[in-house]
Amino acid sequence: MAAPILRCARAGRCWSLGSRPRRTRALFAEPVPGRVREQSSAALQEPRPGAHEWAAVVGLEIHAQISSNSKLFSGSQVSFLAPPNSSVSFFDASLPGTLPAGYQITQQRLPIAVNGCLTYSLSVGAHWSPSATKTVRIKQIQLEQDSGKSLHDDTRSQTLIDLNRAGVGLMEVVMEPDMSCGAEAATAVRELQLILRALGTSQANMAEGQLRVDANVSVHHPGEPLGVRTEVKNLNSIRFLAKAIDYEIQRQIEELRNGGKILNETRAFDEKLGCTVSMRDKEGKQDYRFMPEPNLPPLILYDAESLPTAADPQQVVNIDWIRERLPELPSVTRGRLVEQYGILPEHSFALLNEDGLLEFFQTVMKETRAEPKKVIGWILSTFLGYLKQRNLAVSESPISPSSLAELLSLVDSKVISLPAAKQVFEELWQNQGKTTGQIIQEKKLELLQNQEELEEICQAVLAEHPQEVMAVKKGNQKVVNKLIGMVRRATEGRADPIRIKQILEKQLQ
Ligand SMILES: Nc1ncnc2c1ncn2[C@@H]1O[C@H](COP(=O)(O)OP(=O)(O)OP(=O)(O)O)[C@@H](O)[C@H]1O
Ligand SMILES: [Mg+2]
Ligand SMILES: [Mg+2]
Repeated sequence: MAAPILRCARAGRCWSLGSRPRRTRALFAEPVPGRVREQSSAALQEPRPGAHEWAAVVGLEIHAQISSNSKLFSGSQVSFLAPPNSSVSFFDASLPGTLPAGYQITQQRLPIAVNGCLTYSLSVGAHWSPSATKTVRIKQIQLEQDSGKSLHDDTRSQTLIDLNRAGVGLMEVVMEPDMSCGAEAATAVRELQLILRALGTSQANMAEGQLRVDANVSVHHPGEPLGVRTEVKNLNSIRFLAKAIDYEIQRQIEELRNGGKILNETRAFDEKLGCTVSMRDKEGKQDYRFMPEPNLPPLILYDAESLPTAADPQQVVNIDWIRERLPELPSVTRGRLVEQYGILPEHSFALLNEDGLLEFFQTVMKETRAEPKKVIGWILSTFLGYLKQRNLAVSESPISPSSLAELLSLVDSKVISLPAAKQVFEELWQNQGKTTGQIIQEKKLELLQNQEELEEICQAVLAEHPQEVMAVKKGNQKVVNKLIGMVRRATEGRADPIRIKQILEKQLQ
């Protein structure tokens, strides 16, 4: 499988100042254009009378920055935090002599991989179900160079160019138009992000521009050809991706209902207003004048059968060799979690969906005596709830996995009660530096262990409440709970309710 890399000449598309309309908000220069035949949809512009139903179609193009210390064809460093234009070699800037190159190198015509698919699972409400597993086809994955970035300074009417990213290696993942709403696209991108991270091929951090998504959206009446698509460029958060798509679907439906037309245009998502805005139209076929790059040798991928006998293993790409060494992918990790810990499938999704949560859970599991089901409950409701409420990442948690593990062990061995554990958790969160042991001691949270002492307290409560005792003896079992409550109050919540119940039942016989 030979994949010579092509050069894409981009007439009139270099980063000349002011080449972009002023209202453009996207900071990224445009990626290399590909070709997909648009279906003619003149008929779709006027909805049939009585046709009220609409179907939405979403196809994504995803640009993931390849994990590498250097650019694709130069030794310049790749660093997100580097000051503007500090990671640019003469080659990246196409110096000496001229303006930036005006073309990007891409495998657009002979991509590194074709005809793949990605499986992802949607949760239905709060629950996961196997029927909500969907597949999106991947048309191709091509390697290409990233381009520079222009920053518009509206106050000074200036556009500044930063070439740090020019020449950084990207993989463009082109998906077929198989999705139908923002939630599906968001889940698919999240799954891809997890896969890229597991493979180590991209850090895929959207906030740092290592994963950017272009969302192609169209609407049509079911049973009719697909509608004209618009393309919302450079979405850099999963939440905005879902919002932009759902907004765009509604906008298109309204436009068509009002007798309007959908233009084949590029749009940007305005994060503050929560809507998409037009950037430029793509109407009319552009001739990108693709041409082979004569300076680049073909990239040849082999499998065990095609590998020439004399090949130097260091010099060739052997797919079978790579396949055998693939790390555990997210779907396999989830299956393993369900099997190993007996947790629900939706819990395994929740663990992987929050960065760092799986590692946190696994550390707690290693260090605690508590059962996995108890641990997962604490992690997904209490722990995650605290983080979300305070908008914190797992890595910013003031409670370490070891302290949580210790706390849950104490509940498990009935040293403290569940409500007391919640109190300790709150204290640990607020007063960093205090240990679980200190908090339990200071607040006198340890459960009363002494059987005789507990029996005496229960006896005293029964003696003080003859009416309740009579009621129970007449068969009113509900009153037992009332008595348990009384004993708990008498012990300031330091008695295990199950143990109280056992003692009371014995004494009431
Ligand atoms: N009718 C449609 N509705 C929604 N999405 C569509 C439709 N037709 C095609 N698409 C999606 O549009 C995308 C086309 O991507 P591709 O890279 O092939 O071309 P491009 O958008 O013209 O080029 P560029 O790379 O410059 O953005 C694919 O993700 C495809 O699934
Ligand atoms: Mg594309
Ligand atoms: Mg596109």
